[in-house]
Amino acid sequence: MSTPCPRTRIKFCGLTRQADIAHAVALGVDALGFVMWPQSKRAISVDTLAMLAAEVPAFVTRVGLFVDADPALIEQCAPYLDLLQFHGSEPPADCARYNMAWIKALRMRDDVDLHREAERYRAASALLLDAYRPGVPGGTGETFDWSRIPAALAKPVILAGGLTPDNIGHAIHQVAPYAVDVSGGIEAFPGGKDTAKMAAFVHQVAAANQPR
Ligand SMILES: O=C(O)c1ccccc1NCC(=O)[C@H](O)[C@H](O)COP(=O)(O)O
Repeated sequence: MSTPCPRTRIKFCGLTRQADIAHAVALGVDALGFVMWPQSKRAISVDTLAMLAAEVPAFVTRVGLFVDADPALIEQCAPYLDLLQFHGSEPPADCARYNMAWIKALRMRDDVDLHREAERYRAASALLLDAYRPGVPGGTGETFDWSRIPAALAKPVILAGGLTPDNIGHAIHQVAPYAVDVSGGIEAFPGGKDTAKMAAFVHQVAAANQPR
């Protein structure tokens, strides 16, 4: 029996509504991201996180997104999360202090050294590579030059930044990431996911995972 092609895992990010969670779960999405950075148009409160997290069934990962957050906020959110995602300048020790699995977002500045960062954040479960826009820690809706990603990094790569149903197939064929992460590309408006775009994105990932 031939070895099955590895399946690209999918994270939908910036969830704010129960209906969007139900649709994502029905589509088989692997992880759901909740933005806890107050300046984001997709930000939710801890109370909303608690409510939304209760809607997420087993085997779907609940990811909390933080940007140089007060540890008290992370401690408040932790009971409702399975994974922490750090988008600021958090040193590894600060990421690891919560005794939870975590991933580190690396924004693709021109001078980023991915091998050095992968070594620095070697305790992370994965590295999320995202577009870089000064002053905007995430959710830019912009892609970056995927050819800048080394063929082999010391950590699983989650590709993010400007992904859409129209470009995700090309991204998977070019990068072969462990997982992909999308927010703006499946939205009708910030924080409001579009069911047709969500379904199209998942369909295009599945198509890209088919043997060629
Ligand atoms: O989504 C946000 O508004 C956001 C704000 C601050 C930090 C992180 C944020 N999102 C984190 C993500 O993982 C996004 O999915 C990722 O940046 C890709 O966003 P997009 O380019 O809109 O697909």
